[in-house]
Amino acid sequence: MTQKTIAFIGAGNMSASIIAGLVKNGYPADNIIASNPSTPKLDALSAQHSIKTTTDNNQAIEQADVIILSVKPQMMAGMLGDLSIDKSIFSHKLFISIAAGLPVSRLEELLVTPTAVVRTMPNTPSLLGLGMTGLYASAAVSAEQKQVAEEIMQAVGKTVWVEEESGIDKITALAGSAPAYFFLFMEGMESKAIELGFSPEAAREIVSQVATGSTEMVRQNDISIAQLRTNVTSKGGTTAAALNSFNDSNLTGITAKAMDAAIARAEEMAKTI
Ligand SMILES: NC(=O)C1=CN([C@@H]2O[C@H](COP(=O)(O)OP(=O)(O)OC[C@H]3O[C@@H](n4cnc5c(N)ncnc54)[C@H](O)[C@@H]3O)[C@@H](O)[C@H]2O)C=CC1
Ligand SMILES: O=C(O)[C@@H]1CCC=N1
Repeated sequence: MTQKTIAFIGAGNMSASIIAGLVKNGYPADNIIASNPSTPKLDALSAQHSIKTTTDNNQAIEQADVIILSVKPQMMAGMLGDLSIDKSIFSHKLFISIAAGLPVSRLEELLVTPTAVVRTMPNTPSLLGLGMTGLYASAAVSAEQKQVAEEIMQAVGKTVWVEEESGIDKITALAGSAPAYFFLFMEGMESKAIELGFSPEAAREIVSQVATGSTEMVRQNDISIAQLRTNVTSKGGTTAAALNSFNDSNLTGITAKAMDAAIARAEEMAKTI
């Protein structure tokens, strides 16, 4: 794998997840630098992973071959506008954006110099090496740069390239935002378990074990997810009663509607940032 120096601009949740995944996968900590305006997050990253840190984005970008733009989408224009380094050096570097809803064309405009930009959409399970990242490269990105971006994201999980940039918004709904859907469902089960009299610890443990077991059954079998569900569901039994209740509330429709809302929000953000 590439041993390029990677700078994370913005040391928040998603950067912390990718950094942890990279270091866990053996990426040299000396080749990772994180930049953030305040120090507590930097101190935690440096203590946990022995990476380099700075509060100066210019310094981080100057040192790096690959720059991962990890600030909130609404902060990107301000952050890039505040840079005081000579932007002509950007043409020798690879920029990877993880920002939701921010089109490559807007990033290119903000970077001023013609620059290779790969737009990606990772998710927080990257922390455990279980990430799922969508990638999109504009025409300006070389095959070698595509490989570098892919290798970095593959160090923290699985990757999928999308041909059209709109595919990134779809991956956002399907993977970037999706851990939160599962957490919401698990939270619902956890609170019901507590209401039923289980201790908070037991409720968490049970929900976690059921989720892990169910996920592993999907991963370790070629059986369709629908068939796995059917295998649990005895005719006239308890599961059927629960699933009928979900179906009465149109859970499948609710899920599709929620994913459409995520895509619509990404498209809306693209118009305003
Ligand atoms: N959290 C998630 O699950 C995912 C987030 N993303 C994207 O990742 C990006 C970051 O999101 P999070 O990590 O969740 O946000 P966050 O708020 O945890 O992290 C953003 C960090 O940027 C820092 N920051 C603000 N202004 C800055 C500046 N001028 N220079 C350098 N750093 C600055 C903040 O202090 C903060 O530490 C967003 O663009 C989001 O769309 C993408 C996929 C998943
Ligand atoms: O909620 C968001 O906008 C970001 C993008 C995907 C996950 N978090």
